[in-house]
Amino acid sequence: MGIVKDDAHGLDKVVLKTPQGASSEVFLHGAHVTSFKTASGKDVMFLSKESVFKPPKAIRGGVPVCFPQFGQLGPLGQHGFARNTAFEVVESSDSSVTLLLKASGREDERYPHPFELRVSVKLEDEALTQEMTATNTGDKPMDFTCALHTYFSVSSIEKVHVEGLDGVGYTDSLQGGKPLTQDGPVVFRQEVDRIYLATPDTIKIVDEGAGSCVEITKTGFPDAVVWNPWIDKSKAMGDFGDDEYQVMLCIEPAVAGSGAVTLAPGKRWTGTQSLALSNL
Ligand SMILES: O=P(O)(O)OC[C@H]1O[C@@H](O)[C@H](O)[C@@H](O)[C@@H]1O
Repeated sequence: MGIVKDDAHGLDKVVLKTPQGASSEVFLHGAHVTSFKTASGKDVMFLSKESVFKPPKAIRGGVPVCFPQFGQLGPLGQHGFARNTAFEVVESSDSSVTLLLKASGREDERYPHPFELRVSVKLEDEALTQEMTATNTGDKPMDFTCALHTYFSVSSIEKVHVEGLDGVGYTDSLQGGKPLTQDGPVVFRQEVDRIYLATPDTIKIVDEGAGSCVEITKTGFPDAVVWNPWIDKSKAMGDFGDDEYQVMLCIEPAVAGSGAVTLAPGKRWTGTQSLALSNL
């Protein structure tokens, strides 16, 4: 199944490649994508230099899979337990992999639901697609919220803006969930932690400093979280460099502020995100 041990951390991962030279790494711990390098040589994802690769702690950067809870929107620990759990590889090729978490319902007494969570990753020369499918394998309805908590690498946070959210309502997590409406592009001059509700399915990160643009296309996820920890929160996070807020940005397709998904027994839910890089 193409599983190798990571030299630096000793954890299992799968390395994806395309014939033209794009590459991506996916750790079995959390079904966690930690890098996406395009064939044209650009590193799209941010991975903290301070990340701790010690399960069950989540990796800091790349794409943590938040499931079955986003943030604090429920009784579980922050962002649910999928990102802290080992997945198994069920299918792989040179440029794609599918990982599976079979939960018995005994992982956490606060979430007594058996489920299967499948995460697949497909690499192309200038694009990466992730699909997340949750199936309720129990006999009771199951509620969940979730996100593909994607950390993007940026040249310099003040040279970046986010397009596609103008006029969209959001709740500001830094003001106790106060409802507000976005006016113009999103820019970063201070800490930002917002849940944009029922957003368009295409959002763009325009990086004037790098002369590039990442287009995020999502399906199934109604919401999008936008986060940059800025100075104080960066210092407070033990697995994040004090200055790293300057070179990262999270845009997270999510089921969050618009309400949980309720899955009847035997039913399935799917969400996807595709990241495509282009020059400005
Ligand atoms: O430190 P964690 O658990 O990985 O969370 C990081 C951030 O994740 C974001 O999704 C949240 O909106 C933030 O509030 C949070 O700080």
